[in-house]
Amino acid sequence: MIRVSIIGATGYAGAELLRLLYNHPQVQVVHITSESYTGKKISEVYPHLRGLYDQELISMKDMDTIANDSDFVFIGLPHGHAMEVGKALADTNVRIIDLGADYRFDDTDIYEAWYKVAHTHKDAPRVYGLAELYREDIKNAKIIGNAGCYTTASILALAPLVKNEFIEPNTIIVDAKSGTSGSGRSAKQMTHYPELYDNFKAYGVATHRHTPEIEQALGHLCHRKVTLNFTPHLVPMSRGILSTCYANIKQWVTPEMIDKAYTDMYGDEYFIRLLGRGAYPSTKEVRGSNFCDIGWHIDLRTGRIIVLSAIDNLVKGAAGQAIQNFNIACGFDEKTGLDFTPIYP
Ligand SMILES: NC(=O)C1=CN([C@@H]2O[C@H](COP(=O)(O)OP(=O)(O)OC[C@H]3O[C@@H](n4cnc5c(N)ncnc54)[C@H](OP(=O)(O)O)[C@@H]3O)[C@@H](O)[C@H]2O)C=CC1
Ligand SMILES: CC(=O)N[C@@H](CCC(=O)OP(=O)(O)O)C(=O)O
Repeated sequence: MIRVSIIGATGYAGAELLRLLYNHPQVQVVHITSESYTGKKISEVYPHLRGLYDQELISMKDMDTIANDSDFVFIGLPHGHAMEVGKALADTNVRIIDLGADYRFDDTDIYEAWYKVAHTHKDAPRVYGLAELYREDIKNAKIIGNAGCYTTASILALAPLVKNEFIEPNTIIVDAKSGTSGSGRSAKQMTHYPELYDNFKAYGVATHRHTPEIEQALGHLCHRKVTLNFTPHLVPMSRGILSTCYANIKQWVTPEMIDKAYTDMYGDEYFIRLLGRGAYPSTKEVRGSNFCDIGWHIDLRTGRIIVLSAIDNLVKGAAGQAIQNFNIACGFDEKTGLDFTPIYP
Protein backbone atom coordinates (compact mmCIF):
# COMPACT_ATOMS: atom_id res chain seq x y z
CA MET A 1 0.00 0.00 0.00
CA ILE A 2 1.15 3.54 -0.72
CA ARG A 3 0.84 5.81 2.33
CA VAL A 4 -0.83 9.08 1.41
CA SER A 5 -1.49 12.26 3.39
CA ILE A 6 -3.71 15.17 2.38
CA ILE A 7 -2.75 18.69 3.43
CA GLY A 8 -5.88 20.85 3.36
CA ALA A 9 -8.30 17.94 3.56
CA THR A 10 -11.22 20.18 4.60
CA GLY A 11 -11.39 22.00 1.26
CA TYR A 12 -13.60 20.85 -1.59
CA ALA A 13 -10.60 19.46 -3.47
CA GLY A 14 -9.35 17.65 -0.35
CA ALA A 15 -12.78 16.18 0.35
CA GLU A 16 -13.04 15.02 -3.25
CA LEU A 17 -9.66 13.32 -2.89
CA LEU A 18 -11.01 11.47 0.15
CA ARG A 19 -14.11 10.41 -1.81
CA LEU A 20 -12.08 9.05 -4.69
CA LEU A 21 -9.22 7.53 -2.67
CA TYR A 22 -11.75 5.51 -0.67
CA ASN A 23 -12.01 3.21 -3.69
CA HIS A 24 -8.31 3.13 -4.53
CA PRO A 25 -7.04 -0.39 -3.83
CA GLN A 26 -3.38 0.66 -3.41
CA VAL A 27 -3.81 3.64 -1.05
CA GLN A 28 -3.86 4.03 2.69
CA VAL A 29 -4.75 7.56 3.82
CA VAL A 30 -2.53 8.12 6.86
CA HIS A 31 -2.86 11.81 7.76
CA ILE A 32 -5.28 14.58 6.88
CA THR A 33 -4.75 18.17 7.91
CA SER A 34 -6.68 21.30 8.76
CA GLU A 35 -5.73 24.39 10.69
CA SER A 36 -9.35 25.41 11.45
CA TYR A 37 -10.59 21.99 12.56
CA THR A 38 -7.50 20.41 14.15
CA GLY A 39 -8.57 17.61 16.52
CA LYS A 40 -11.98 17.13 14.93
CA LYS A 41 -12.96 14.15 12.81
CA ILE A 42 -13.30 14.77 9.10
CA SER A 43 -16.85 13.39 9.28
CA GLU A 44 -17.76 16.30 11.58
CA VAL A 45 -16.65 18.69 8.84
CA TYR A 46 -18.08 16.59 5.99
CA PRO A 47 -20.92 14.38 7.22
CA HIS A 48 -21.11 12.59 3.85
CA LEU A 49 -17.86 10.86 4.88
CA ARG A 50 -19.32 9.48 8.13
CA GLY A 51 -18.62 5.81 8.66
CA LEU A 52 -16.03 5.89 5.87
CA TYR A 53 -13.19 7.95 7.35
CA ASP A 54 -12.61 8.14 11.11
CA GLN A 55 -9.32 10.03 11.19
CA GLU A 56 -8.83 13.12 13.25
CA LEU A 57 -7.50 16.15 11.46
CA ILE A 58 -3.98 17.17 12.48
CA SER A 59 -2.15 20.43 11.87
CA MET A 60 0.15 20.75 8.87
CA LYS A 61 2.67 22.16 11.35
CA ASP A 62 3.24 18.53 12.37
CA MET A 63 5.29 18.10 9.20
CA ASP A 64 7.80 15.65 10.70
CA THR A 65 5.03 13.17 11.44
CA ILE A 66 3.57 13.65 7.98
CA ALA A 67 6.98 13.24 6.34
CA ASN A 68 7.87 10.12 8.34
CA ASP A 69 4.56 8.37 7.71
CA SER A 70 3.86 9.26 4.06
CA ASP A 71 5.09 8.21 0.64
CA PHE A 72 2.97 10.84 -1.14
CA VAL A 73 1.45 14.12 -0.01
CA PHE A 74 -1.46 15.72 -1.85
CA ILE A 75 -1.80 19.45 -1.19
CA GLY A 76 -5.20 21.16 -1.40
CA LEU A 77 -4.25 24.58 -0.06
CA PRO A 78 -4.90 27.99 -1.63
CA HIS A 79 -2.09 29.07 -3.95
CA GLY A 80 0.88 30.61 -2.15
CA HIS A 81 0.77 28.06 0.68
CA ALA A 82 1.94 24.86 -1.01
CA MET A 83 5.47 26.23 -1.45
CA GLU A 84 6.03 26.01 2.32
CA VAL A 85 5.09 22.32 2.25
CA GLY A 86 7.25 21.73 -0.82
CA LYS A 87 10.27 23.27 0.88
CA ALA A 88 9.67 21.37 4.13
CA LEU A 89 9.59 18.06 2.24
CA ALA A 90 12.39 18.90 -0.21
CA ASP A 91 15.04 16.74 1.46
CA THR A 92 12.76 13.78 2.14
CA ASN A 93 11.67 10.92 -0.11
CA VAL A 94 8.08 12.10 0.01
CA ARG A 95 6.62 12.89 -3.40
CA ILE A 96 4.17 15.76 -3.78
CA ILE A 97 1.08 16.43 -5.86
CA ASP A 98 -0.06 20.03 -5.44
CA LEU A 99 -3.62 20.70 -6.60
CA GLY A 100 -3.00 24.45 -6.58
CA ALA A 101 -0.88 26.63 -8.84
CA ASP A 102 2.41 26.98 -6.97
CA TYR A 103 4.25 24.38 -9.03
CA ARG A 104 2.50 24.74 -12.40
CA PHE A 105 4.78 27.30 -14.03
CA ASP A 106 8.15 26.87 -15.76
CA ASP A 107 8.81 30.56 -15.22
CA THR A 108 8.10 31.72 -11.67
CA ASP A 109 8.16 35.36 -12.86
CA ILE A 110 4.93 34.59 -14.73
CA TYR A 111 3.45 33.05 -11.58
CA GLU A 112 4.40 36.13 -9.56
CA ALA A 113 3.00 38.53 -12.15
CA TRP A 114 -0.43 36.84 -12.38
CA TYR A 115 -0.84 35.55 -8.82
CA LYS A 116 0.65 38.60 -7.06
CA VAL A 117 2.48 36.29 -4.67
CA ALA A 118 6.26 35.95 -4.23
CA HIS A 119 7.49 32.50 -5.28
CA THR A 120 9.75 31.16 -2.55
CA HIS A 121 10.63 27.77 -4.06
CA LYS A 122 11.86 28.74 -7.49
CA ASP A 123 14.32 25.89 -7.93
CA ALA A 124 11.80 23.16 -7.07
CA PRO A 125 12.07 20.09 -9.33
CA ARG A 126 8.54 20.18 -10.73
CA VAL A 127 6.49 19.00 -13.67
CA TYR A 128 3.13 20.11 -14.99
CA GLY A 129 0.46 17.61 -14.05
CA LEU A 130 -1.74 17.25 -17.10
CA ALA A 131 -1.57 13.51 -17.53
CA GLU A 132 -2.38 13.12 -21.23
CA LEU A 133 0.30 15.61 -22.31
CA TYR A 134 3.06 15.25 -19.69
CA ARG A 135 2.88 11.54 -18.86
CA GLU A 136 6.60 10.83 -19.33
CA ASP A 137 7.65 13.74 -17.09
CA ILE A 138 5.17 12.74 -14.40
CA LYS A 139 6.54 9.20 -14.03
CA ASN A 140 9.57 10.15 -11.96
CA ALA A 141 8.62 13.59 -10.68
CA LYS A 142 9.31 14.75 -7.15
CA ILE A 143 6.70 17.52 -7.35
CA ILE A 144 3.69 17.45 -9.66
CA GLY A 145 1.90 20.77 -10.17
CA ASN A 146 -1.55 19.39 -10.95
CA ALA A 147 -3.15 21.27 -13.85
CA GLY A 148 -5.96 23.72 -13.09
CA CYS A 149 -9.63 23.10 -13.80
CA TYR A 150 -10.43 25.61 -16.55
CA THR A 151 -6.99 24.95 -17.97
CA THR A 152 -7.43 21.18 -18.20
CA ALA A 153 -10.66 21.55 -20.16
CA SER A 154 -9.23 24.25 -22.43
CA ILE A 155 -5.79 22.78 -23.10
CA LEU A 156 -7.17 19.32 -23.89
CA ALA A 157 -9.71 20.88 -26.27
CA LEU A 158 -7.09 22.82 -28.22
CA ALA A 159 -3.99 20.61 -28.04
CA PRO A 160 -4.46 18.60 -31.29
CA LEU A 161 -5.06 21.81 -33.26
CA VAL A 162 -2.05 23.61 -31.81
CA LYS A 163 0.30 20.63 -32.02
CA ASN A 164 -0.51 20.13 -35.70
CA GLU A 165 -0.36 23.87 -36.39
CA PHE A 166 -3.88 23.78 -37.85
CA ILE A 167 -4.87 27.07 -36.22
CA GLU A 168 -3.31 30.47 -35.63
CA PRO A 169 -2.62 30.21 -31.87
CA ASN A 170 -2.89 33.92 -31.34
CA THR A 171 -6.50 33.89 -32.61
CA ILE A 172 -7.62 31.59 -29.78
CA ILE A 173 -10.52 32.70 -27.60
CA VAL A 174 -11.52 30.53 -24.66
CA ASP A 175 -14.96 31.19 -23.24
CA ALA A 176 -15.47 28.95 -20.20
CA LYS A 177 -18.18 28.41 -17.61
CA SER A 178 -17.75 26.84 -14.20
CA GLY A 179 -19.86 25.59 -11.35
CA THR A 180 -19.26 27.32 -8.05
CA SER A 181 -17.42 24.52 -6.22
CA GLY A 182 -14.49 25.81 -8.29
CA SER A 183 -14.17 28.72 -5.91
CA GLY A 184 -13.80 26.55 -2.81
CA ARG A 185 -15.83 26.08 0.37
CA SER A 186 -15.36 29.41 2.09
CA ALA A 187 -18.10 32.01 1.74
CA LYS A 188 -17.66 34.69 -0.91
CA GLN A 189 -19.99 37.34 -2.20
CA MET A 190 -19.74 36.02 -5.76
CA THR A 191 -21.08 32.60 -4.72
CA HIS A 192 -23.57 33.83 -2.11
CA TYR A 193 -26.98 32.32 -2.97
CA PRO A 194 -28.92 35.53 -3.77
CA GLU A 195 -26.10 36.75 -6.01
CA LEU A 196 -25.60 33.44 -7.75
CA TYR A 197 -29.07 31.96 -8.08
CA ASP A 198 -30.83 32.79 -11.36
CA ASN A 199 -27.74 34.66 -12.47
CA PHE A 200 -24.92 34.14 -14.98
CA LYS A 201 -21.88 36.38 -15.17
CA ALA A 202 -18.33 36.68 -16.40
CA TYR A 203 -15.41 37.60 -14.16
CA GLY A 204 -11.66 38.04 -14.45
CA VAL A 205 -11.88 39.25 -18.06
CA ALA A 206 -8.34 39.57 -19.52
CA THR A 207 -6.89 39.11 -16.04
CA HIS A 208 -7.73 35.56 -14.94
CA ARG A 209 -4.71 33.60 -13.66
CA HIS A 210 -5.54 30.56 -15.80
CA THR A 211 -4.65 32.55 -18.93
CA PRO A 212 -0.86 32.11 -18.65
CA GLU A 213 -1.27 28.46 -17.70
CA ILE A 214 -3.18 27.70 -20.91
CA GLU A 215 -0.64 29.77 -22.87
CA GLN A 216 2.26 27.85 -21.34
CA ALA A 217 0.94 24.40 -22.24
CA LEU A 218 -0.10 25.39 -25.77
CA GLY A 219 3.29 27.10 -26.20
CA HIS A 220 5.02 23.82 -25.33
CA LEU A 221 3.03 22.10 -28.09
CA CYS A 222 3.87 24.57 -30.87
CA HIS A 223 7.30 25.66 -29.55
CA ARG A 224 6.50 29.34 -29.53
CA LYS A 225 4.87 31.97 -27.41
CA VAL A 226 1.07 31.83 -27.42
CA THR A 227 -1.14 34.73 -26.37
CA LEU A 228 -4.89 34.25 -26.06
CA ASN A 229 -8.09 35.55 -24.54
CA PHE A 230 -9.69 33.63 -21.69
CA THR A 231 -13.05 34.62 -20.21
CA PRO A 232 -14.42 32.60 -17.28
CA HIS A 233 -18.06 32.65 -16.18
CA LEU A 234 -19.80 31.53 -13.04
CA VAL A 235 -22.88 29.34 -13.53
CA PRO A 236 -25.42 28.54 -10.79
CA MET A 237 -24.54 24.85 -10.52
CA SER A 238 -22.19 23.14 -8.08
CA ARG A 239 -19.94 21.10 -10.39
CA GLY A 240 -18.78 21.18 -13.97
CA ILE A 241 -16.88 23.20 -16.54
CA LEU A 242 -17.81 23.73 -20.15
CA SER A 243 -15.07 25.36 -22.18
CA THR A 244 -15.90 26.80 -25.61
CA CYS A 245 -12.74 27.50 -27.62
CA TYR A 246 -12.63 29.45 -30.88
CA ALA A 247 -9.73 29.82 -33.33
CA ASN A 248 -9.06 30.64 -36.99
CA ILE A 249 -8.27 27.53 -39.05
CA LYS A 250 -5.46 27.75 -41.59
CA GLN A 251 -6.75 27.67 -45.17
CA TRP A 252 -5.11 24.38 -46.16
CA VAL A 253 -6.68 22.44 -43.30
CA THR A 254 -9.68 20.22 -44.07
CA PRO A 255 -12.36 18.94 -41.65
CA GLU A 256 -11.09 15.39 -42.17
CA MET A 257 -7.55 16.42 -41.15
CA ILE A 258 -8.97 17.90 -37.96
CA ASP A 259 -10.97 14.77 -37.16
CA LYS A 260 -7.85 12.66 -37.66
CA ALA A 261 -5.75 14.95 -35.43
CA TYR A 262 -8.15 14.40 -32.52
CA THR A 263 -8.23 10.65 -33.06
CA ASP A 264 -4.44 10.40 -33.43
CA MET A 265 -3.84 12.32 -30.22
CA TYR A 266 -6.60 10.95 -28.01
CA GLY A 267 -7.83 7.74 -29.63
CA ASP A 268 -6.12 5.62 -26.96
CA GLU A 269 -6.82 7.93 -24.01
CA TYR A 270 -9.35 6.35 -21.67
CA PHE A 271 -10.30 9.57 -19.92
CA ILE A 272 -10.81 11.60 -23.09
CA ARG A 273 -14.03 10.78 -24.85
CA LEU A 274 -14.09 12.13 -28.38
CA LEU A 275 -17.72 12.82 -29.16
CA GLY A 276 -16.73 13.90 -32.67
CA ARG A 277 -17.47 16.65 -35.15
CA GLY A 278 -20.82 18.35 -34.55
CA ALA A 279 -21.21 16.98 -31.00
CA TYR A 280 -22.31 18.80 -27.85
CA PRO A 281 -20.54 17.74 -24.63
CA SER A 282 -22.33 18.63 -21.42
CA THR A 283 -21.31 18.94 -17.80
CA LYS A 284 -23.93 16.49 -16.58
CA GLU A 285 -22.54 13.74 -18.82
CA VAL A 286 -19.16 13.89 -17.01
CA ARG A 287 -20.40 14.75 -13.52
CA GLY A 288 -18.53 12.90 -10.76
CA SER A 289 -16.17 11.25 -13.27
CA ASN A 290 -12.63 11.75 -14.54
CA PHE A 291 -13.74 12.05 -18.17
CA CYS A 292 -13.14 14.99 -20.46
CA ASP A 293 -15.68 14.97 -23.30
CA ILE A 294 -14.72 16.83 -26.47
CA GLY A 295 -16.74 17.83 -29.55
CA TRP A 296 -15.81 20.22 -32.38
CA HIS A 297 -17.63 22.25 -35.00
CA ILE A 298 -16.15 23.79 -38.14
CA ASP A 299 -17.73 26.98 -39.45
CA LEU A 300 -16.72 27.18 -43.11
CA ARG A 301 -18.38 30.61 -43.40
CA THR A 302 -16.07 32.29 -40.87
CA GLY A 303 -13.13 29.89 -41.21
CA ARG A 304 -13.22 29.18 -37.49
CA ILE A 305 -13.29 26.03 -35.41
CA ILE A 306 -15.30 25.92 -32.21
CA VAL A 307 -14.22 23.18 -29.79
CA LEU A 308 -16.34 22.29 -26.78
CA SER A 309 -15.03 20.36 -23.79
CA ALA A 310 -16.70 19.34 -20.55
CA ILE A 311 -15.15 18.15 -17.29
CA ASP A 312 -16.08 17.89 -13.64
CA ASN A 313 -13.90 20.60 -12.07
CA LEU A 314 -13.43 18.61 -8.87
CA VAL A 315 -12.51 15.36 -10.64
CA LYS A 316 -10.65 15.75 -13.96
CA GLY A 317 -10.08 19.39 -12.94
CA ALA A 318 -8.60 18.55 -9.52
CA ALA A 319 -8.77 15.36 -7.40
CA GLY A 320 -9.31 12.83 -10.21
CA GLN A 321 -6.49 14.26 -12.25
CA ALA A 322 -4.29 14.23 -9.13
CA ILE A 323 -5.02 10.52 -8.67
CA GLN A 324 -4.41 9.87 -12.38
CA ASN A 325 -1.02 11.57 -11.96
CA PHE A 326 -0.40 9.59 -8.75
CA ASN A 327 -1.12 6.35 -10.64
CA ILE A 328 1.37 7.34 -13.35
CA ALA A 329 3.98 8.27 -10.73
CA CYS A 330 3.50 4.91 -8.97
CA GLY A 331 3.49 2.85 -12.17
CA PHE A 332 -0.15 1.77 -11.65
CA ASP A 333 -2.78 1.54 -14.34
CA GLU A 334 -4.02 5.13 -14.78
CA LYS A 335 -7.60 4.05 -14.24
CA THR A 336 -6.94 2.59 -10.78
CA GLY A 337 -9.55 3.99 -8.39
CA LEU A 338 -10.99 6.16 -11.16
CA ASP A 339 -12.87 3.67 -13.30
CA PHE A 340 -16.51 4.51 -12.68
CA THR A 341 -19.39 6.00 -14.60
CA PRO A 342 -20.51 9.64 -14.36
CA ILE A 343 -23.52 10.37 -12.11
CA TYR A 344 -26.55 11.01 -14.30
CA PRO A 345 -28.90 12.78 -14.30
N1 LIG B 1 -12.31 23.68 -6.22
C1 LIG B 1 -11.88 23.33 -7.43
O1 LIG B 1 -12.67 23.02 -8.33
C2 LIG B 1 -10.42 23.31 -7.72
C3 LIG B 1 -9.48 23.69 -6.80
N2 LIG B 1 -8.15 23.67 -7.16
C4 LIG B 1 -7.13 24.13 -6.21
O2 LIG B 1 -7.09 23.31 -5.07
C5 LIG B 1 -6.73 24.08 -3.94
C6 LIG B 1 -7.82 23.92 -2.89
O3 LIG B 1 -9.04 24.40 -3.44
P1 LIG B 1 -10.44 24.16 -2.72
O4 LIG B 1 -10.45 22.86 -2.05
O5 LIG B 1 -11.47 24.49 -3.71
O6 LIG B 1 -10.39 25.33 -1.61
P2 LIG B 1 -11.19 25.45 -0.26
O7 LIG B 1 -11.26 26.90 0.01
O8 LIG B 1 -12.44 24.66 -0.30
O9 LIG B 1 -10.20 24.76 0.81
C7 LIG B 1 -8.97 25.31 1.15
C8 LIG B 1 -8.23 24.38 2.10
O10 LIG B 1 -7.02 25.04 2.47
C9 LIG B 1 -6.98 25.23 3.89
N3 LIG B 1 -6.49 26.58 4.13
C10 LIG B 1 -7.05 27.74 3.78
N4 LIG B 1 -6.26 28.77 4.11
C11 LIG B 1 -5.18 28.24 4.68
C12 LIG B 1 -3.98 28.79 5.25
N5 LIG B 1 -3.78 30.09 5.28
N6 LIG B 1 -3.08 27.94 5.74
C13 LIG B 1 -3.29 26.62 5.73
N7 LIG B 1 -4.41 26.04 5.23
C14 LIG B 1 -5.32 26.84 4.71
C15 LIG B 1 -8.40 25.02 4.38
O11 LIG B 1 -8.32 24.36 5.64
P3 LIG B 1 -8.75 24.84 7.07
O12 LIG B 1 -9.46 26.16 6.96
O13 LIG B 1 -9.61 23.74 7.59
O14 LIG B 1 -7.45 24.93 7.77
C16 LIG B 1 -8.95 24.02 3.37
O15 LIG B 1 -8.59 22.71 3.72
C17 LIG B 1 -6.56 25.53 -4.42
O16 LIG B 1 -5.23 25.79 -4.69
C18 LIG B 1 -7.38 25.54 -5.70
O17 LIG B 1 -6.92 26.51 -6.57
C19 LIG B 1 -7.74 23.23 -8.36
C20 LIG B 1 -8.62 22.84 -9.31
C21 LIG B 1 -10.04 22.88 -9.07
C1 LIG C 1 -15.45 29.14 -10.22
C2 LIG C 1 -14.13 29.65 -9.69
O1 LIG C 1 -14.09 30.56 -8.89
N1 LIG C 1 -13.05 29.05 -10.13
C3 LIG C 1 -11.73 29.41 -9.72
C4 LIG C 1 -10.73 28.57 -10.44
C5 LIG C 1 -10.64 27.23 -9.85
C6 LIG C 1 -9.40 27.01 -9.05
O2 LIG C 1 -9.48 26.58 -7.94
O3 LIG C 1 -8.27 27.35 -9.62
P1 LIG C 1 -7.09 26.38 -9.99
O4 LIG C 1 -7.64 25.37 -10.91
O5 LIG C 1 -6.07 27.26 -10.60
O6 LIG C 1 -6.48 25.76 -8.79
C7 LIG C 1 -11.37 30.84 -10.05
O7 LIG C 1 -11.83 31.38 -11.04
O8 LIG C 1 -10.49 31.37 -9.36
